[in-house]
Amino acid sequence: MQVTDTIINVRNAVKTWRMAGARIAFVPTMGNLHIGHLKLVEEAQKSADRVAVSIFVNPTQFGVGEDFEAYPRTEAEDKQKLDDAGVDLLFLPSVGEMYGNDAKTVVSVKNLSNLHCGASRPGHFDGVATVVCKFLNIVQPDIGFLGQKDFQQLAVIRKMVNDLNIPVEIRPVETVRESSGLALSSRNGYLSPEELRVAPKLYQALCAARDGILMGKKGYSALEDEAVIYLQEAGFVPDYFSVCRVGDLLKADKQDTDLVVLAAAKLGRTRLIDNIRVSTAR
Ligand SMILES: Nc1ncnc2c1ncn2[C@@H]1O[C@H](COP(=O)(O)OP(=O)(O)OP(=O)(O)O)[C@@H](O)[C@H]1O
Ligand SMILES: CC(C)(CO)[C@@H](O)C(=O)[O-]
Ligand code: BAL
Repeated sequence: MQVTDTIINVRNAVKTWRMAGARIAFVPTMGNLHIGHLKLVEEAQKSADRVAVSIFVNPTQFGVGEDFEAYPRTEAEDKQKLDDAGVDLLFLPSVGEMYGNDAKTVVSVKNLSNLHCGASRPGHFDGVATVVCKFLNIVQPDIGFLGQKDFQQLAVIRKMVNDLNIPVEIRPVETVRESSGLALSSRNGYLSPEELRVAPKLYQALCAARDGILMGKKGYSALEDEAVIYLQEAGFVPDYFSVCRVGDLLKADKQDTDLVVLAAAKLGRTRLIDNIRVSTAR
């Protein structure tokens, strides 16, 4: 595996692959890799001849008081995992390499970026869209792989790619879970043993909401309220729990058939997110 921290080296590697006619896939990450990330790599390898991965804890997507400094950085272990997985190129840029010292341009996907996680983390999705746009311009992959665990992020990136005519196909990858149902996430590492016992209840609340939708007995806001109470009683501080339309992530009503239930909740100092898709089409 080639490892580099410079944009020029990435461009040169990609140019060589292109000249050989290779199809190129890209997987952006913030490191502290787990099996969820490796699933993205595996899917990328199935669809491309060459796979590039980035590890970059992007400061512009963290708000004041969030965990940018504390975010787990495990470079040596991550490199080993990616090498073992047969990744071709690892890009590990510094903040200076990505942003220089005078960056003035921000990519902002309006409306979508202010809902849900964007409402609690102002500016977060501008940081995500900007850095992903930059990575796509640096690597110029044929396909980019993103996890469905970060469902709103996936929607923001897809909208950006479409609106800005970026020539890349974005492929979603299903959420990898513990046997308890807990979605794998680097931030699970912040949880205490007691919190780890409670954390799967977030997914259980999503499953209960899905079952409630499919049974069709209650309105969506009643299901949302029940989930919030269930999570509070379990020890979470819920941020949002919302039955949405997949297309624009706005609140769903009974006519909508392609739904996603989105949730975020704090457990101690850890903010967890998860979601579940539901189709009510007959
Ligand atoms: N459990 C998972 N299953 C599938 N993909 C995942 C999973 N967790 C993260 N990903 C995807 O991996 C990519 C990189 O995510 P990131 O490095 O932020 O990991 P993370 O575990 O989500 O970290 P965090 O705890 O900060 O949210 C994203 O596209 C994300 O959706
Ligand atoms: C897409 C991403 C790598 C951008 O920094 C990050 O938000 C993540 O890891 O999900
Ligand atoms: N996986 C999402 C990145 C973030 O929370 O900043």
